[in-house]
Amino acid sequence: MTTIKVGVFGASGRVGKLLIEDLKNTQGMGLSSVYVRNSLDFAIDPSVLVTSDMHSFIGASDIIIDFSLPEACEALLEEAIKTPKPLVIGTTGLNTHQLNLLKQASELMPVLYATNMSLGVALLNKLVHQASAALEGFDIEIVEMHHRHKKDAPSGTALTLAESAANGRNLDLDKVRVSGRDGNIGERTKDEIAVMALRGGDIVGRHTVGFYNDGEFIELNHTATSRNTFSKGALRAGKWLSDKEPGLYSISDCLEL
Ligand SMILES: NC(=O)C1=CN([C@@H]2O[C@H](COP(=O)(O)OP(=O)(O)OC[C@H]3O[C@@H](n4cnc5c(N)ncnc54)[C@H](O)[C@@H]3O)[C@@H](O)[C@H]2O)C=CC1
Ligand SMILES: O=C(O)C1=N[C@H](C(=O)O)C[C@H](O)C1
Repeated sequence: MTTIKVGVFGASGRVGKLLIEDLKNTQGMGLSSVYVRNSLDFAIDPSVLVTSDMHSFIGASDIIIDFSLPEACEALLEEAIKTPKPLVIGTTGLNTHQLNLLKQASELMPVLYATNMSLGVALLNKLVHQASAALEGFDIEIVEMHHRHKKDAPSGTALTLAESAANGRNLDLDKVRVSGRDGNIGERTKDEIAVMALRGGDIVGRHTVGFYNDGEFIELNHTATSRNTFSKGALRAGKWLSDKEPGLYSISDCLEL
């Protein structure tokens, strides 16, 4: 069996470090290169290319997995457009330009973009879509909770869940999303979908989508209790993506949900 050579982008980060550890025990995949801006603060097998040259980093791998920051992901996408390779992108908080770049890249190489690599959240998105359509008239409110180090808000997952909820009602999320309430703002409007962010401690990730009506409410919740859920999910996605044609894929495609 051939081993898929994996390049890790964001290697010294919380998820990047786990990817490197998990790769040691993943059949059919091996770490081939890591991109660093300065130097790595941990030991790594000497066979792995550790480089600050993006071109060499991409060239040394069969697939690239990215968990970094939006501006770093942008630089990766720009380079990958010159040297196409299958890309698994987990970075959240991408702006419109960066999302367009991602779409452009997916015309040249297979790209799997997922704001959450867990099986549970992939299913949750399906359930939210279904509930949103079925529970006509229920108010939709989303709350996400993450660790104190998280930089983007609301989380990418919460925004994807909000998209699923809006799509279930044929609403344009940009027109109905509310991201905070303060002061004398008046009563809640019928279609608004609120997405609220809480930050504290070491919470790995918790998302609750509530559907509230007079006399009853339903709350759908997913809680990640280990960050390995994301690293292992990204490796599963990478293995699946490695032989695909160029295109933009979702985690649901990979999980056949
Ligand atoms: N899709 C998913 O399932 C998940 C996505 N995430 C997202 O992944 C991203 C990373 O999360 P964490 O590992 O917690 O963050 P982190 O802050 O621990 O790691 C970020 C990494 O990016 C690197 N980096 C920063 N700026 C860079 C630049 N200009 N060039 C190259 N590398 C650069 C840092 O050196 C570090 O290795 C975030 O956007 C987060 O929201 C996190 C967990 C799960
Ligand atoms: O930054 C994190 O930690 C996480 N980010 C992702 C997001 O923004 O949705 C996924 C997960 O919730 C953890």
